[in-house]
Amino acid sequence: MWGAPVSDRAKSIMLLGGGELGKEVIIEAQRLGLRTIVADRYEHAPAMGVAHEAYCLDMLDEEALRALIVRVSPDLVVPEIEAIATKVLVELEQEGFTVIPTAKAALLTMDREGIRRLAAEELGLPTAAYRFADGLEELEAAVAEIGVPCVIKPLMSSSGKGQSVCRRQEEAAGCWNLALEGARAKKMRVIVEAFVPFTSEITLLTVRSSSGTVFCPPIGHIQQDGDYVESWQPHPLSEGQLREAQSIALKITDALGGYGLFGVELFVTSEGIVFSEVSPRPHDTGMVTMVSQDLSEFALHVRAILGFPIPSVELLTPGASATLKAVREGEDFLIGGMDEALSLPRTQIRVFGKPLSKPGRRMAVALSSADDVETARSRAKQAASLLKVEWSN
Ligand SMILES: Nc1ncnc2c1ncn2[C@@H]1O[C@H](COP(=O)(O)OP(=O)(O)OP(=O)(O)O)[C@@H](O)[C@H]1O
Ligand SMILES: NCC(=O)N[C@@H]1O[C@H](COP(=O)([O-])[O-])[C@@H](O)[C@H]1O
Ligand SMILES: [Mg+2]
Repeated sequence: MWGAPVSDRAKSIMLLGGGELGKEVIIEAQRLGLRTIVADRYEHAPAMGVAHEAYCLDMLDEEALRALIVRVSPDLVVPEIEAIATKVLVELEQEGFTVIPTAKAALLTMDREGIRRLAAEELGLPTAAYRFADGLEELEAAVAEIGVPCVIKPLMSSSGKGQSVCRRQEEAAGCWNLALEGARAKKMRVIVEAFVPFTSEITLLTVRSSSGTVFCPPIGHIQQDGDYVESWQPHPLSEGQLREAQSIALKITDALGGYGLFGVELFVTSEGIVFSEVSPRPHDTGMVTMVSQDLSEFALHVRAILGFPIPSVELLTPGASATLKAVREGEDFLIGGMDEALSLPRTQIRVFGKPLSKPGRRMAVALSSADDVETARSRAKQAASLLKVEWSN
């Protein structure tokens, strides 16, 4: 039970991070009459445009983050990105704040080391072989131990930033420099992972709610340079593969705890399912659920974190998503090609409304459905290819 969004009896959620995923979370929260607050590192972040209140701050600044959360005092603190001063969230949780799904989940998934050690060393889940390195010398030793090809990633980064594949021992120095450029944190430590020869990769959206855990049908996806470009649902798996995937997802999400939706990233290999990582929040590849499911991943997240039951999730139709990325930096761009893209059947577009384009930055997504996944994929890809970030000069 709660009152009007601006009343004293309102229920409020505060998102830490206000990108394209947060924007949809806010819209779903608005639909249930919540008071919505967004914080992010820059002004006019997508979710800010649809929220009641917005704040701009460096979310890695412990003091600033603590002061803001205490001042706003929301009913639910909902991390939307990894790069947050999670130590503050742990303290605030102890002081009585509710952090979604839990402060521990935010802390462990903030850097790749926390979640990897939990998954591989505590839970015994299958993962790629890995090492950590704090400098170039350690990195070279780690690459020699793991062997090539291997994947090198800053501990704190997302959407593939700073990530590279090292194919020869001599490439290690170049990979270190790339990681330095892409890392969001000042402290630099990387993970070196053996390259997993997967046949496909999936996201298993897993929802923990007051009525238990439910799984969405698997989402298949394709990544380029560590960032997703295309996703589709359902992705076909054998009964055995699905059981294995769900068992891994259940173990990791039970260990993180709390209510909410998780994106469990898994590699499908000829030897079995391999755990990659998990987001304790909606996942970029899950944007497809806006057209394919009765409840999108955003609706599911909001419903779960409010403590409501989720007895089932229904796939209404096969669906697909494909992204539009910018190639240039600047504010003076136009998103074009919408007429053409929207001429395709069963196709929608979400333009995120980011105020600044940057090379590789995701600016919009095309969503299509069809009677089969292949048709949905080709429609979404075609729609995305018709969209353009245009410049007048
Ligand atoms: N060990 C690996 N072997 C093979 N491919 C890998 C490996 N690690 C990462 N990749 C590829 O790079 C992609 C991105 O990796 P990862 O999910 O770890 O990065 P990320 O920056 O956290 O991305 P996001 O934030 O989008 O989830 C994976 O989806 C996969 O395609
Ligand atoms: N893979 C994680 C992911 O997709 N996160 C989404 O991207 C935003 C950051 O985008 P930006 O870097 O363009 O500001 C985040 O706020 C979140 O919505
Ligand atoms: Mg990932």
